[in-house]
Amino acid sequence: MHQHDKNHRTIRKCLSGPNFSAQHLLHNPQTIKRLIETASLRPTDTVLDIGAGKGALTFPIAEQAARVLAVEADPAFAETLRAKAQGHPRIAVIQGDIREIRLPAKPFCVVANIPFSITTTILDRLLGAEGQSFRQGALILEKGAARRFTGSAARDPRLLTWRMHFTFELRTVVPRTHFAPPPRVDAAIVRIARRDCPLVPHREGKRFAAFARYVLREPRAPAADALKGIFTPAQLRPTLKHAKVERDQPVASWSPEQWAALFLAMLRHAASYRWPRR
Ligand SMILES: C[S@@+](CC[C@H](N)C(=O)[O-])C[C@H]1O[C@@H](n2cnc3c(N)ncnc32)[C@H](O)[C@@H]1O
Repeated sequence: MHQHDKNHRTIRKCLSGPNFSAQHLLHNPQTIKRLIETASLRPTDTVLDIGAGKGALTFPIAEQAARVLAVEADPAFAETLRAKAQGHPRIAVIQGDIREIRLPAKPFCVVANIPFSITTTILDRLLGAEGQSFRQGALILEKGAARRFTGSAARDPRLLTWRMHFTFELRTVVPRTHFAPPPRVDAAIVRIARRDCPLVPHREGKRFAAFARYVLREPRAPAADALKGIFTPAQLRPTLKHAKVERDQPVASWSPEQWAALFLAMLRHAASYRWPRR
């Protein structure tokens, strides 16, 4: 390999490697208790502790679950945690990057105070096409991100696609002083749970994402305008009525159930050449 290519690869690896500047360790016992309670663990559960640090969550989780997989990228923290976990048969410490390690194939839960800088990447792994085994969990997110993920307005097609399969609930705000060192902003506990019945079938995930991207081009557009490229005028009136969406209701205000009803109506009634493709 040319020297130039080698250097380039090394630089790229450094830029995309784990970021240890955000090691905000939880030290408030009430918040730790609240986070774990929010996950409603069962004694048979396997739990992923993402970014386990020195184990502030790992050990209390192990008291309530069958198995804890503590993933930590920082070799020094992982070493400390491995030493502390000796003699705890329910805890497995995995030193590695959560973006790269293989997720459990069997159903699992998550309880984690994640590195905020890779929130979307982590959620995409848990909730996206690959995340068939994630059941439910409680995560600490940056407060702004928590509001975005749990708010009623949906402007992000990816988040909307996740909402077809999962519910998101902001449970409580966590003051920044509950971490050491404190982050710049407050955080929040968010509960995420897989819906018993997904609003759209899994196999339609890509098609739904294309529909959401197309319709969300103009989040403030009235429903009738946003959908006129997909449904004929004769189809549109009964479709909106069935989905309980007003003609002038802005796209960004539709509920997950309304999105699902409109998408399923598209599959059933609209000519397939009019379905958004990408
Ligand atoms: C906010 S701290 C939480 C630590 C611990 N769970 C606690 O609550 O005290 C996030 C942790 O994630 C680790 N981390 C950062 N990037 C990571 C990655 N890509 N994969 C796994 N762990 C990562 C950091 O080293 C840090 O220990």
